[in-house]
Amino acid sequence: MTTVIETRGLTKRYRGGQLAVDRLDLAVPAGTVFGFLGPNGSGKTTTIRMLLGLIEPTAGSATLLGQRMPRAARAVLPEVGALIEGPALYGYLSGRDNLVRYDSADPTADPRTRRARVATALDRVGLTAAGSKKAKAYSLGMKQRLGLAAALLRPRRLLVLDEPTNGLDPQGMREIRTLVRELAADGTTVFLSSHLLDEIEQVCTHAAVMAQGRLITQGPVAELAAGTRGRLAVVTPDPADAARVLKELGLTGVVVAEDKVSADPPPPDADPADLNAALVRAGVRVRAFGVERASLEDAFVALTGEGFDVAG
Ligand SMILES: Nc1ncnc2c1ncn2[C@@H]1O[C@H](COP(=O)(O)OP(=O)(O)OP(=O)(O)O)[C@@H](O)[C@H]1O
Repeated sequence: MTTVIETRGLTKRYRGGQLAVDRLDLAVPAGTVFGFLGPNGSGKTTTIRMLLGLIEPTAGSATLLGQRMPRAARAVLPEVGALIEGPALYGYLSGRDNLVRYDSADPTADPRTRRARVATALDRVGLTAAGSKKAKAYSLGMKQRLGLAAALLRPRRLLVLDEPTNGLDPQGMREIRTLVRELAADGTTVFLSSHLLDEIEQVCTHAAVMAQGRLITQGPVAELAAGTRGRLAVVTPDPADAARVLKELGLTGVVVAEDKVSADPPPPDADPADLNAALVRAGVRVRAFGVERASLEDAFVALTGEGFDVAG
């Protein structure tokens, strides 16, 4: 399997002294939708800037499509579509004319086929009907889609998207996610950063998890959570009693939601059968009892010992 992004010991310390990325070893296999997950401030944008050759690493190396960055930027970047920190658009131009501008800025783009390329890109992101509208009249979601269209004006082997759904409403988020899946189905490798765990679980085949500039884990999404115990869940007509007993048994994070009581994963030495027996002994009527499948969030908490929403 070839890797389209590879970093070794990649490190960035900003001038003020902030260590934003700390000895990162990342390997993104070709053909994946690769989620780059981490709370705000964990170093995702800094990493992406180094990958694209926009800033120099303090130490370590980054290769993109097999070539060293930033040295190979001129050769490699034409094959990489990027959307970082919202697209730069001319508000007074229509969406279509914004794309014409982008296309004209590409010296390798044939002007004779420009109109057709722009039309195809607009169509790809579902903006054909809104193509003549001024960009300043676009919603945030439409602006993101126009940015994606710009990244798709020529065939790309890799798309790098920094928080593509940030600030979008649920409908806008769904549209971008659907688009990402379609692009991946066409064979483009997509590397997308996000601070949303469920987004990564929904669209990504693989993920790397960052916290405070360091890589916590990476691999297929299905495997990341596999080594982690899930939450304990009890369905009962006596939820208040069940919650009390679970707390007395030393379980943490006890949450009651109607007839379901859940708790943080029990410690490895606690046999779920004993917990169930203790509930029944205390007179709690148990309808269902089990350990749920671990989510990526459970894995993150287990790996870092922290909640996911920590700021770096
Ligand atoms: N230009 C800069 N100069 C100094 N420090 C910076 C600079 N850019 C980012 N940082 C710091 O580096 C750390 C990592 O920031 P970065 O933007 O890479 O994280 P992130 O994971 O992309 O977060 P977010 O999702 O909030 O963008 C943060 O502590 C941030 O304050």
